[in-house]
Amino acid sequence: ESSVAHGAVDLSASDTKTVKRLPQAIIIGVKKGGTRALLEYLRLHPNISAPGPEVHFFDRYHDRGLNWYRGSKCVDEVSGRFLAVCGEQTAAKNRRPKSNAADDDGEQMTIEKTPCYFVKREVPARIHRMSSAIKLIVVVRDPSTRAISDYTQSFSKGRTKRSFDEMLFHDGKEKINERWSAVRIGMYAKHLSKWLPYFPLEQIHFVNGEELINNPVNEMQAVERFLGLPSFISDDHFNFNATKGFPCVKRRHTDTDFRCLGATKGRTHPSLSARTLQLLNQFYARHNKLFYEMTGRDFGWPEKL
Ligand SMILES: Nc1ncnc2c1ncn2[C@@H]1O[C@H](COP(=O)(O)OS(=O)(=O)O)[C@@H](OP(=O)(O)O)[C@H]1O
Repeated sequence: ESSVAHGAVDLSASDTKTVKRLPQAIIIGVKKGGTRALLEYLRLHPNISAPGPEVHFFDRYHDRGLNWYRGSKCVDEVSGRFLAVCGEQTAAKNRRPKSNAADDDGEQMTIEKTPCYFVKREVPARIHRMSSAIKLIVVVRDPSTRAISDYTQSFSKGRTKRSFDEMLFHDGKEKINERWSAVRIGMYAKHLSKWLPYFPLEQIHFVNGEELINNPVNEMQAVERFLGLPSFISDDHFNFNATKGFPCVKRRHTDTDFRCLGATKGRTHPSLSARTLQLLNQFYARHNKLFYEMTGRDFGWPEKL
């Protein structure tokens, strides 16, 4: 309670019988960065409780109020129907054994992920109004790859029939369409600048999306430290599946199989011309540089494929 800033909502307001709480951390982005993988990896942790579906409280359902958010139902991404309760502490406790961490007796942390929050102007102020002490997590990934991933999703959902190049360039010329959302979302510095008036950088943790694929344990240990969780996630939880091309996870050590994310994660990307990739990388170079300066971290994009 003492950490709740003046004017903010008390995140631990629920009494011991009430199991639903507002989140203490939110994965706010970025779309196609690897947010599902991060959430599923975090759910391995016995101290984490998180709704599976995206909640969209701070963009779509804000007018329903915090009680809806606290106790609320989650919304199915596809049908828009309400699903199971969000943030139920006991669910995670019952599902898994507690960790052996001595100094943290199974304190549950509720988190949610809604990747579009990062790029929505109205969201930082709204989250800040709920809690100025909340921890924010952003999975970032080479914005060129992210754009291709975003396009691949739109194409596979039938939202566009046009090619990547047709979407990317204006009038068949080599001028990049900055207003195309697949391009705009990757201008990380621009979006981050909307959050910094509300939250200090120390409260925002950036997960390296490439490393989350190549070295998930390292990335997850950094997330555990950021969230103040006892160390739990280890090599034993992961297995790189060569067919899928991504890490798959073992939920309990008694499980015999490693489970991979579904078919909508890890789609085959279209192959683009070297020229298109070069122009895309050139376009992002200054945005990336600015982002590295703002965060004090060089993510090394464009990623070496
Ligand atoms: N373990 C594992 N399995 C499958 N996919 C993985 C994994 N880890 C990271 N990724 C990458 O996550 C990309 C999808 O990102 P998001 O989950 O953030 O997408 S979404 O915004 O929620 O739609 C997804 O993008 P695509 O490859 O374009 O499908 C993956 O590259």
